[in-house]
Amino acid sequence: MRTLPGSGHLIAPSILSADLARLGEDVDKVLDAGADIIHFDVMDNHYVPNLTFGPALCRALKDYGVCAPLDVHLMVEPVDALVPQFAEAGASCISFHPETSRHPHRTLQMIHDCGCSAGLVFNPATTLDYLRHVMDQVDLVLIMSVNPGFGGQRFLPVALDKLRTARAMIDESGRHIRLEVDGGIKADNIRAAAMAGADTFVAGSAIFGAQDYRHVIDAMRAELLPSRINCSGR
Ligand SMILES: O=C(CO)[C@@H](O)[C@H](O)COP(=O)(O)O
Repeated sequence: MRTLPGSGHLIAPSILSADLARLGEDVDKVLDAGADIIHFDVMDNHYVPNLTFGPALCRALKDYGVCAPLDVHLMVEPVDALVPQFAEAGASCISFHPETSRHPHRTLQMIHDCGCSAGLVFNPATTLDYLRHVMDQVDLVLIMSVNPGFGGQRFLPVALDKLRTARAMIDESGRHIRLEVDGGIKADNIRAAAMAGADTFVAGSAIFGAQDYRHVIDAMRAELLPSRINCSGR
């Protein structure tokens, strides 16, 4: 099965804010600057009010030579038909919002059957109750710290409580499940997200909007040093 790196903090630049006219080069550049995985936002102008990328672009990045894991975040409804297409196109992890599937358990199973890791995504107003019923099927939990649809929005502090709750649920399950946060993440709030339990950090505008990607990623990693994070229970 294709997986995300197993341990440590992961920085996941979102290509939503990349230079789309030179995407392959920009992805190489951000990986050279120290990014761990690439976050790939798929929007359908139906579930969210924006339209982005399909499986062909995912395949194009792989064909271009991108070896880093592709972390595909589906913001589409209905979701099932796209799962095999993104798996075929080279996705490592495929995440979706539970309310976009009639049968989230079946969709998670389908993602695994396609050879990918599976993630479940929670909007600021989506209950984590879904998670209780599919904990054994999930490899990643993604907490949205903005409403999905656009890059460059402000981090919603309400996400911190949700991260703490999700972290407690994951720890209680005893399974290795990544806890990702996405939306408005910058060097000045990444530590708060980590202290609330996140271990995987999506950042679009903060990284791709900077002149020097390495400088931003290094600044984020400096905030994630164990000496800076004092989170009981982690
Ligand atoms: O999924 C989304 C938005 O829906 C995110 O992945 C954004 O692309 C993150 O961008 P920034 O908030 O970091 O600019």
